[in-house]
Amino acid sequence: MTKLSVNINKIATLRNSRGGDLPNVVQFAKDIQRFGAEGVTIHPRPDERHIRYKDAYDLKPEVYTEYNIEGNPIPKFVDMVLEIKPTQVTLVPDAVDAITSNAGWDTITHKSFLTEVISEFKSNGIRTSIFLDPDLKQVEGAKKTGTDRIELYTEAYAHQYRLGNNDAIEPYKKAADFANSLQLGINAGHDLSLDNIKFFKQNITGLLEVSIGHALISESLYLGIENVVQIYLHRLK
Ligand SMILES: CC(=O)[C@@H](O)[C@H](O)COP(=O)(O)O
Ligand SMILES: NCC(=O)COP(=O)(O)O
Repeated sequence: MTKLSVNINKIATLRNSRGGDLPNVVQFAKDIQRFGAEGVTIHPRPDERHIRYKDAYDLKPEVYTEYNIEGNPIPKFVDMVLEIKPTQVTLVPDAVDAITSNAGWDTITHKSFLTEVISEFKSNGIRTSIFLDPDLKQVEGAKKTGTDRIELYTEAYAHQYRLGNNDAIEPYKKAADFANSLQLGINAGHDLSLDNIKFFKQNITGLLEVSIGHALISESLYLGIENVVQIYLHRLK
């Protein structure tokens, strides 16, 4: 079964745009779970451009599905995650000024750092996942860090699929099959959408979770949030 985790960064973007508390991020997280979401994902960035560190704490008591906090494991982020103890932490090698996540980890170069930080999260009962390009060497390197899961970075797939190049799924199929052989859990995310999710799901064996935000919130402007969640859940069956 593939769980749908809704990334609510864009709700915080809208809230921050007027300096008030509308839409309320915590209320949205409660409602999105009521509509069927099987997880809530946030990505508090150091500049707090959307999700603020306070949001991460405020959400903890209200997320009764799976709570996934994503981010670059800088000391402030690590300390916050250890205090909150979400279901899962997803480590992303984002530069501070990145407009969005744009690369997976180099698990070979950063093996010792990742191994140490992953061990700390796991010893605190937090499931770990690391953001990864669909590269077999990086998958092998991820296994050596002790992470529970990898998150396949799906921007390249989404871009090529939009152009009609279905072959873009091939590296992801190979990476997933290899991850499965190493008993690594498989998540996926970035630019997944109603258009590309079914083909991705059909081709990836053992897909445990997708985290979707930008497209899902954008699609909801036309189709309604409850309806969109239900369509994603149907296409993930
Ligand atoms: C790791 C990942 O793909 C998502 O967290 C994505 O980066 C969303 O971040 P923004 O909402 O800041 O674009
Ligand atoms: N990990 C991916 C995520 O949380 C959402 O990415 P996107 O759907 O906003 O591109």
